[in-house]
Parts: sequence; C-alpha cells; structure tokens
Amino acid sequence: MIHCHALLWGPARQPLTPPLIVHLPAGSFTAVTGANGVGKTSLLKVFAGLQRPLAGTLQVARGPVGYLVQQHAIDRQFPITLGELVAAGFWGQRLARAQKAERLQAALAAWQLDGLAGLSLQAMSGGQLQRALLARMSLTDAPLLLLDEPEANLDAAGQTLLWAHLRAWQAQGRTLLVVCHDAAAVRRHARHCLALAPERAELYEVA
Ligand SMILES: Nc1ncnc2c1ncn2[C@@H]1O[C@H](COP(=O)(O)OP(=O)(O)OP(=O)(O)O)[C@@H](O)[C@H]1O
Repeated sequence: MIHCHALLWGPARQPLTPPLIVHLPAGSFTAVTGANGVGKTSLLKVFAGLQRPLAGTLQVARGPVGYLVQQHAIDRQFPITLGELVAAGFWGQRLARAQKAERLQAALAAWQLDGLAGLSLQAMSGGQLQRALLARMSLTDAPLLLLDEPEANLDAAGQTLLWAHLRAWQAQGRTLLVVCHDAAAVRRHARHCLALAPERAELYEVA
C-alpha cells in the first residue's frame, strides 16, 4: 500500500529524520509516534500527496485517501453544518439520494451525533467536531486512512468508539496510519509502530 525508500521530508526543506525505508502492506495498522515537532504530521501530508518529499522514492497505492487533520487546521468560520460536514465523506461516490440519507443517519448514530446535524461548525464542541470528522471518514470508501491524533478532544466514551471503529476499518481491509501520543493505546491497538526521532526512523512490531 505504501512503500518508501530513503524518503526524506520536511516542510522547511530540512529533513527531519534519517532516510525512511519502510513497506506498509494493505490492511496494516501502524501507529506513528515521536516527540512534538519530529515530523509526524508532515509525513502524513507527504503520504496524502499534500507535501512533496525532499528526496527518495514513495509509492502509494492508487485510490482515494482519507485524511483526518488536527482541528487547528480547520477554519471554524466556514459556513457548514455538522450534517453537511459528515456528508462530505460521500465525495466521489455514486449513491442514490435515499442511500446517502440512510448511511448519513447511521454514521451520525454510530458516532453519537444524533440530533446535532444542524449545528454550525462554529458551535460544535471540540469533541463533537472530532466525532463529526471521524463520521465523515467512516462514509468514505478510501482504502488508505491517515489519522492525525484522532483521540484528541474525545472523552472516554468517544475514545472507546474510536478504537472500535479503527479495528472495524482494518477488518474491512483498509490500511491505517494513526499518529498517536498515547503509548498505552498504541500497545493495545496497533500491530506496528513507526517511531520517529531526529536520529532514527524505524518500524517495529508492537509486543
Ligand atoms: N509550514 C511550515 N513551515 C515551516 N516549518 C514548519 C511548517 N509546518 C511545520 N513546520 C516544522 O516542521 C517540523 C515538523 O512539524 P510537524 O507538524 O510535522 O511535527 P509533528 O511531529 O506532527 O508535531 P506535533 O506532535 O507537535 O503535532 C516542526 O519543527 C515544525 O515547526
């Protein structure tokens, strides 16, 4: 699904780690860890095709990519409702109107957002917005899902929902890369961990 050879990346044209050599097969579940500023978000942007690598080769399997960004990257002034935001997950899919309405309701219910479809982006709490972004991801048909700190802003119930959905998406054969600062959650849920630091960039199997 993702194959990197001697990949270097960094938004300021400075490589952030040693060259990355890694193969992430289809259906894998990989946590991306490392200290603040080491380059985790930038690496997801490179995998999403939003930032160019500085050097090396990168192959990402064809197809749509689902990308969950951190909330500070979202313009809260944008005039959109929670329902419209979640429905954006249908982008590129040919579905009948009734099918969309049914799936949208199911996604709202699955992320405990019932009754909140009319809420404006500005009025959503941090946890409501995070659930809406995850509900949007659940409506995509992307085989590759990149999630940047998906547990941010979620309460305990939301985090339980999150990890259950991530496992279900993996069971559907999707490939997941999840930036996560919670070492215990990484140990519980991820099969592999891509550990980034200024002096190393390596993939290991989670014990
Ligand atoms: N637009 C930019 N221009 C210049 N430098 C940037 C830009 N965006 C990020 N950086 C720098 O690139 C480095 C990597 O940033 P990145 O956001 O990828 O780190 P991160 O590992 O995701 O951090 P965090 O855990 O804090 O989210 C940081 O040192 C950051 O200051």
